Amino acid sequence: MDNHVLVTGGAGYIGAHACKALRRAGYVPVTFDNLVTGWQDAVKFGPFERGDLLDRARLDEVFAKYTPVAVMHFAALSQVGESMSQPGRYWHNNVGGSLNLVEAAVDAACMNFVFSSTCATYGDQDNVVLDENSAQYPINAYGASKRAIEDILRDFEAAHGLRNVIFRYFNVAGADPEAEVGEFHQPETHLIPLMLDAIDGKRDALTIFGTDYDTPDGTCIRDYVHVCDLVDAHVLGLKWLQDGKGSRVFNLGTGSGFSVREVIDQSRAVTNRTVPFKEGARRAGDATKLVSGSTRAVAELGWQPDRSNLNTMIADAWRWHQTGHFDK
Ligand SMILES: NC(=O)c1ccc[n+]([C@@H]2O[C@H](COP(=O)([O-])OP(=O)(O)OC[C@H]3O[C@@H](n4cnc5c(N)ncnc54)[C@H](O)[C@@H]3O)[C@@H](O)[C@H]2O)c1
Ligand SMILES: O=c1ccn([C@@H]2O[C@H](COP(=O)(O)OP(=O)(O)O[C@H]3O[C@H](CO)[C@H](O)[C@H](O)[C@H]3O)[C@@H](O)[C@H]2O)c(=O)[nH]1
Repeated sequence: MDNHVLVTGGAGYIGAHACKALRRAGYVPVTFDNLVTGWQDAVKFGPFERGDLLDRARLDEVFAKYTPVAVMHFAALSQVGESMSQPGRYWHNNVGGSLNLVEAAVDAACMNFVFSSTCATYGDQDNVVLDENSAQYPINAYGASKRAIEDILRDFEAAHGLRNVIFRYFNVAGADPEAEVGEFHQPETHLIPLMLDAIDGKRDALTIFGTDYDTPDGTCIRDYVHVCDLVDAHVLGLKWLQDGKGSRVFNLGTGSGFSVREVIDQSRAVTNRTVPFKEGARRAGDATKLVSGSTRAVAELGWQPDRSNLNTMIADAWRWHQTGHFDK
């Protein structure tokens, strides 16, 4: 077979959706994951190779076994709050692990690399339109680790010709509409799944982290993108590289921002249930407003984020929430 794609983090939320999209597009996704936050049950669309990015010998073994045409690199620790209290873990795992991975890819002559970066690399820039040329001033260790990996990729392209597509995600939400896979983080820190848990009594009331931000209703604003649209962009990014096009950075967001209170209101409308919530203090590391100001992915990749409206994202997340879960 010549169409294997090595998917690091394929047992996690976004990686599992990417595996489904890759399979549908005719690739064979090979999940490489140590299950630190992922789930073996989520690996449904191709082979599973358990391993840690920090284990270079294990990476070499897997590259040799499959000779993948590309790497899609999702594996990371990704909790903003935790990165503020345990920065060392983030630098070791995310940066150290990614460095091992790019070295292994180059040594295996696997020269197409698609990377999960984040709008957290932009930091908290009020009143600045965030496009791919915006300055990157991360305000938390998670964002800093992702910016460092972007730098590694630029150096490896210059020195070794490892071509890359870097996607800077805004807030990923929703689930596979067929509910084969979905969001299942333990512990969960993301707004929408926590809200759905509060709605059906699986946990206490949602706490709004800060109501004194400089926004119309005082709560933080985010740009939510449907996970299925997001992974479709990755397949387009892979084809971009396979077509011989050059390395490129793409924001993945819709350009529309919603406040925490607006997400609560929409969840009430979608589920037809009360959302129990209380107002609390700000969370360390949170930016006031993160909204994409770019249409590059639409213009250049032909990306069509059709499911990325708040109503569909919450409805798909709610369907998964009521039926799905994973085990190790
Ligand atoms: N969820 C979001 O809103 C969001 C936003 C921006 C960027 N991202 C990025 O997208 C990627 C995927 O996020 P997610 O929400 O699916 O997270 P997730 O925690 O569900 O998935 C990450 C996966 O990586 C694996 N992993 C972590 N470290 C590893 C290591 N050293 N070796 C092998 N496997 C390892 C975990 O076990 C897990 O399965 C991450 O890189 C994250 O930074 C996510
Ligand atoms: O219980 C909660 C959880 C979240 N929020 C708020 O809801 C918004 C969204 O929070 P999430 O935790 O769902 O998402 P983040 O914006 O913190 O994080 C996401 O975007 C980041 C970029 O800032 C990273 O990329 C990260 O991986 C990704 O999950 C934030 O204003 C947050 O303060 C609450 O009010 N209460």
